[in-house]
Amino acid sequence: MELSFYKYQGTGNDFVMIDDREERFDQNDLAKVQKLCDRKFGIGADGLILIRNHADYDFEMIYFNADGSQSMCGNGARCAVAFSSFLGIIKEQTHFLAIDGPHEAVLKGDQVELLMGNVKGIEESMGDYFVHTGSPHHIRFVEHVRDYPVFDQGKSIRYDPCYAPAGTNVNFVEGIKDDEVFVRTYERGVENETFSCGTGVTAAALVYGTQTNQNEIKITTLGGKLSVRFRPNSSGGFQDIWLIGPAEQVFKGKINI
Ligand SMILES: N[C@H](CCC[C@H](N)C(=O)O)C(=O)O
Repeated sequence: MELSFYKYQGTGNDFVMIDDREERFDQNDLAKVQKLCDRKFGIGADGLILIRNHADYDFEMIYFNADGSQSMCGNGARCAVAFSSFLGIIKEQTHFLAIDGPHEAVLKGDQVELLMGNVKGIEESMGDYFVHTGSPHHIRFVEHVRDYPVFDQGKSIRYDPCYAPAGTNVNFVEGIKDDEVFVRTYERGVENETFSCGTGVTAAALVYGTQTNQNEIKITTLGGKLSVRFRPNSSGGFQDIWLIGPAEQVFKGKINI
């Protein structure tokens, strides 16, 4: 079967995007998802996103990590907004559905501003921090993060028994200024470091901003720059959390699969 697809990237986190409003893609065929995301035998991507119609929202995004597992993907959601605008499904504003619930987003040129779900709070974990921002994130502060052994240390924490069986994503964060950090991420479901992780930089920004008393954090990742602004709530959690950054269509293609 010939499949048309588009390739998008959001700060180096890259995705196969499929307009599946006719619901022809079998979302239970995880081997197909894995093949399409395979960087040697398929298109190659950190994840795959289906755009589908939904009675109550402008669209629904169904996200798969490269291994076929599902979770909320912040960079993928930003790319889904840009793709839906390209398809003519939306204009600049949207209200769409993802696995963790409804989201609003605003498209401003090549930047997408995404409203994340509320966050219950920050937990202590293994001497570090844990925050769930639609997907689970372990946050460790380190020095010289550019030289840090992200793959080995990230994999070890991701598979630590304390996170079994679901596991977690792992973010290594270096403070640059009170309102600026550098973040590198080992991603569950990709089982490797990715060039950026939207839900991950959101988690890092919430922890760091709480420590430095800032509610707007600039984030540099290997793949580019993002920013996160948020409001603490009265019960130790966070709301009005906006993840802002670029989303780009890189190419389109057809593949027989
Ligand atoms: N790997 C993550 C999902 C994708 C997160 C990341 N790509 C993002 O931009 O949020 C997980 O399994 O929880």
